[in-house]
Amino acid sequence: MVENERLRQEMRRCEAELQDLRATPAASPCPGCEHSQESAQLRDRLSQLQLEVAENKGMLSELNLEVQQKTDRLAEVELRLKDCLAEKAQEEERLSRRLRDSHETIASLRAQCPPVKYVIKTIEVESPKTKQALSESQARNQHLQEQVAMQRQVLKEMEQQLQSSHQLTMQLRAQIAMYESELERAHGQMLEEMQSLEEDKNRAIEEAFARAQVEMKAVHENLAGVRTNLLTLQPALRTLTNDYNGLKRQVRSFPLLLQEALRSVKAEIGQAIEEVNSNNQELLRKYRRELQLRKKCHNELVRLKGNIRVIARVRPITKEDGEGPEAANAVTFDPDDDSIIHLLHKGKPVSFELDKVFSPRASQQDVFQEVQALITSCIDGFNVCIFAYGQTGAGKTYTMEGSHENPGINQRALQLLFSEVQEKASDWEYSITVSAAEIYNEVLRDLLGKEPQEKLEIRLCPDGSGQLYVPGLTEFQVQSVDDINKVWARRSIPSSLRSECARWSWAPGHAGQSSGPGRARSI
Ligand SMILES: Nc1ncnc2c1ncn2[C@@H]1O[C@H](COP(=O)(O)OP(=O)(O)OP(=O)(O)O)[C@@H](O)[C@H]1O
Repeated sequence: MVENERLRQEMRRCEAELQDLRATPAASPCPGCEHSQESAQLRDRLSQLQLEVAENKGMLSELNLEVQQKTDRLAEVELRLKDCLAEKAQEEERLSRRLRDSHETIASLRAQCPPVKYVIKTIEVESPKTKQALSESQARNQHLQEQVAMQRQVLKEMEQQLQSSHQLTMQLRAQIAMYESELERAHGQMLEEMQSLEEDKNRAIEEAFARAQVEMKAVHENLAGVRTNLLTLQPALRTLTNDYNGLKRQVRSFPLLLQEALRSVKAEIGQAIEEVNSNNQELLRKYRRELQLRKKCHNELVRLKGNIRVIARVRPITKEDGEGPEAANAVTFDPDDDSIIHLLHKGKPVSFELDKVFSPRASQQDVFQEVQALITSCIDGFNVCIFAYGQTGAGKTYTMEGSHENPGINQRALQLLFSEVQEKASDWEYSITVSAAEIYNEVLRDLLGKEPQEKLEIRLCPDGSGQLYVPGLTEFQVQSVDDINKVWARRSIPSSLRSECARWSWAPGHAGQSSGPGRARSI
């Protein structure tokens, strides 16, 4: 019990220390730092230890309850034993009293009845008086004999009663002995149980105590580390506090500074806006002048190069052209003038002067470079049409469409168009639409429409601009070259139509170009 008390005191001390430790990390002056995390871990560990202590406490209280119950049961049994002993003492007292009474009664009876002596005398009755005395004596004798028999009977009964009392006493004694042995056994069992419970309790307390000690040691070590860290952190904290105070002062004066800065910034911004506005005005003026210049240049270009420019491209000789010098000399060029082409027509030389002549060595890029300026004109709002014309196998498809690896004018023009639009996207909004129409034998058809066989009409724009338009012509809004290619891929245009008479046209906000029927590729 003394040991238990000591362990309890030790436990209480541990708990008090745990409480102290729990209170200590809350005063951490540097939240969010590494030591705070360590403190938080320690706090967690402490709460775990507290949980364990609470569990052990629960176990201890359970054991105490059990011991209490056993003690109560023992007290009850002792009480019952005491009652039995008192009962037994009373019964013994009563029996001994009765025995004493019986002895006294017997003694008094013995004292009352002197031994009767029978004296037989032969008396001669001589007189009636004597006879009467004799009969009285006989009656008295008779009465005394009856009394003796009765007393004997009583004595016998008393003896029987005494015997039964003895037997009862023996039985009671045996019962008491049995009770006593049972009580002793219960007491022994109780003591054993109490001892084992005491041992269990002691063991649990010792284990909990040992665990708590180990944990406490670790906590102490950690706490020592934290304290050391706190000590080292204190100078840093002081510096931080100073900084914080400085910052607080700055923050207090910040609204004033901010207002001042805002005022000056507003003034600067106002000035900058004014400058930008004047710059914008200047730029707008320059732009308009530039636009005029560009138009003028275009007009000049058109004037110089002609509104309609004809360019010849001679493809390399193929098997179909035949072999030998005749095939090789069918077309010749002027090395000094790239606008002259010489042909042999029925054996006679014929010369043509065009805007430009490309030899078979000219690449797709060379050809495109020649018409590239027209794409810029198109973006600037001029209507432009490029188409290829020539006999079968002359190279129209090759020049206009080309291959995937080596694209022709169409794809290059579209790529240039979109890249130019992309460049100007910050200042301009462009809307590019694609439509395709075919004029064949004076009949106009929508190649991208749902009903390609439906006949359409060409009309003059009602705005008086002199532009032509085709009411009901299907248009697709596109954002990239891929979109245009997808439009072509999606539509069910007969390949013959697509290869013979496809026309693509675009302009910001305009659609619809036309050309005459024939073997042509146009854009
Ligand atoms: N400049 C060139 N360089 C190399 N090959 C060329 C050139 N021009 C045309 N060809 C080749 O000549 C052949 C005929 O060209 P293409 O199909 O473009 O003729 P086309 O005028 O479109 O014919 P058609 O009117 O019959 O469709 C093709 O195999 C093509 O690759």
